[in-house]
Amino acid sequence: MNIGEVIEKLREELHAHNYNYYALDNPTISDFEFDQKLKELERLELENPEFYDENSPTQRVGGVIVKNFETVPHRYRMYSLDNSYSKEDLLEWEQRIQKVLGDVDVEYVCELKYDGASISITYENGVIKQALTRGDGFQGDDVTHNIKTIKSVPIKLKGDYPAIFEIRGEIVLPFKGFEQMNQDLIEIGEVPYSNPRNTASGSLKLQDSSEVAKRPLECLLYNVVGVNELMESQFSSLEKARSWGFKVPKEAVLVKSIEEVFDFINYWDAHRVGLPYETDGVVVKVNSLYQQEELGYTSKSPRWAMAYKFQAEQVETILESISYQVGRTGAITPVANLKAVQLAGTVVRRASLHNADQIEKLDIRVGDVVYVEKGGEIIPKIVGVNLEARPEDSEPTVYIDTCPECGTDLVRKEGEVQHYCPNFYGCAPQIVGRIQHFISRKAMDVAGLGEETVSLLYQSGLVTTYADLYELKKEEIVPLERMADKSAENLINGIEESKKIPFERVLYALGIRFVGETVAKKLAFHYKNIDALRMAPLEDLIEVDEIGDKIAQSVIAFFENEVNIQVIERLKGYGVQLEVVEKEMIVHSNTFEGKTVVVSGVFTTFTRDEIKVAIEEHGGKVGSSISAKTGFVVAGDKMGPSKLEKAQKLQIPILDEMSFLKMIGVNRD
Ligand SMILES: NC(=O)c1ccc[n+]([C@@H]2O[C@H](COP(=O)([O-])OP(=O)(O)OC[C@H]3O[C@@H](n4cnc5c(N)ncnc54)[C@H](O)[C@@H]3O)[C@@H](O)[C@H]2O)c1
Ligand SMILES: [Zn+2]
Repeated sequence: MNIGEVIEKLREELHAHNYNYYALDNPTISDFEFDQKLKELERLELENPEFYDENSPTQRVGGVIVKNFETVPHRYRMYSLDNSYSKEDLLEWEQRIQKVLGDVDVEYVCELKYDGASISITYENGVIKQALTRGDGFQGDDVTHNIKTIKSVPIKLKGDYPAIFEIRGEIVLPFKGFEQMNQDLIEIGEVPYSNPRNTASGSLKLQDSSEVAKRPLECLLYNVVGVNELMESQFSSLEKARSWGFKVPKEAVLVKSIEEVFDFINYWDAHRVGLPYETDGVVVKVNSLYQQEELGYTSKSPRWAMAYKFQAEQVETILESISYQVGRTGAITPVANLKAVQLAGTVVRRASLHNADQIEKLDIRVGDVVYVEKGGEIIPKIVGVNLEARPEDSEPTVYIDTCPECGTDLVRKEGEVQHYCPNFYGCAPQIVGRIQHFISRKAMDVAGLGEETVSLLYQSGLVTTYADLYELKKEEIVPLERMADKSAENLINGIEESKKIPFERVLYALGIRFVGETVAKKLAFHYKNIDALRMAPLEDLIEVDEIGDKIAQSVIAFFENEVNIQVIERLKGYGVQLEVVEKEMIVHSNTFEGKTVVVSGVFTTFTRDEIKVAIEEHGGKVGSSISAKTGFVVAGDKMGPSKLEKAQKLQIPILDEMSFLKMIGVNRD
């Protein structure tokens, strides 16, 4: 593999983990491993800048948008956090901060890092207005109805709250409530939930708010947004939010040095087991909002905050059996079934084993006493075997050589770690997985059709390819389990609507191996229609920007397959978009087109965030730091001296508030 392929492979792997984590609430590797892989990708991208991709997991918040909720753009972007597992990392972070801010005193707020699902809630005139999930950071799901059922979310505020603002925090499930829920499930013979974080996140995605209301969720808040001018520091904003009636954790402290940050970390590393909620670390934030502004953001996280993650906890238990799961692409994942054991506050029954190599490397055998570890992660992993406790009659694990779902002989390609079931068209989880991918949000985005319904449709023999969706009739669907007249109608309408989805997304939806969203776009715009793409020879394909040998081979293999061709011909017949429709672009104002604009300082008529929104509405891009590429600087009061100097040195035009407003045609006296 060349370096470009290594990078692409790592990206795909991380995209898949993000999906498992955020969409399915079912991660298959530990957070620690995920973070290691992400750091590795970051390093490779830094060393090979020619492979930069704005869609890389290093550049984007990992969340997803869930179907069945209204998608709403965030007024202010929601970011992730940089994280570290060592105190050295924190010291380096402090140095980076001091370098930007100059030789000034920096105060920090230390907060606990709660493990749940992030939420952003808007209040207008003291009344809850809207609650959005983080989604991909730019837009989220409107889960207002669900959030309103949570008792610790105030419906009406008290005190001197601002007329309009957003507040952000974490929806968590306290251990006690979680255990009660599981107790109830066990009593009715159901499978208990695996941990509080997944359950909290999954709860927000429930369609039925009355179900959400039954769950003992809580909302912890830690960030007021959109009213910078009323606040001067993170710590004081926490106090204010508390006075308005929000549940703001009391553990947060204000400290004056990084040494005191370490004291906080040490204390909570030892005492967090006593907390009512799951925590996976500490978040350290620069206290002054003015300094925060100076530090700004990377494409993914604030430079003024850093998460410090706690180290993992370990226990011993018995490996009772190994089972094997088959994914959409046919990839086989082994799973360890463990004797139930308490670990970091939750009951652990399963652990991931990744692949045959991993099992062989650790010589993991059924009946072994294994060490299981759980850090910030959800699915724990086996990190070793207690060989002294190994039973005498123990036998080495023989990895399966046929598919557990369809019995086909498995294959393992040169250089790949995973085994695959090659029975593409006959293996149930692959068939269902492909259709689920086809209807997913970034693909055909079929409203009214979810993953479970796809399984149901398959089991009832109604669909075996995604083309079959377009033949579905209402009468066929209504008799299905949990289907009503209305939902069947919605499903049919959703499928009909999907015929408007543009070609590049249809191409992605087809599920050609290695053809992700970006590659699908490149191919769609290059070839303009499916027939041209289908006819393209290898030499031609690899000429397309970003298309390498591996992707080209996979495209060719896809179109060489008769079944695929038939399916595509059918899609064409139903009116699915299989060619690019050129449309005219509507531009509201192009005042800042092609320009990156940096905002700094304090403003009087607009908040800083409103100015940033306005820049984008007028065609510009908001930049976080001044460079030779900066088009304008919009400067309010108290612009940082280092920024000012830099802008002057590079001769970048500086706009004051009034001139900026004039440029975008706003008169505000
Ligand atoms: N295991 C997997 O497959 C997998 C996949 C994707 C992500 N992950 C894990 O998820 C994490 C990345 O997710 P992320 O982008 O949400 O980042 P993150 O969870 O590390 O940090 C950002 C989030 O922390 C939360 N948070 C909790 N307390 C906070 C506080 N006091 N102040 C500010 N924010 C606070 C917020 O919701 C915020 O969105 C990583 O730890 C990663 O390992 C794991
Ligand atoms: Zn199979």
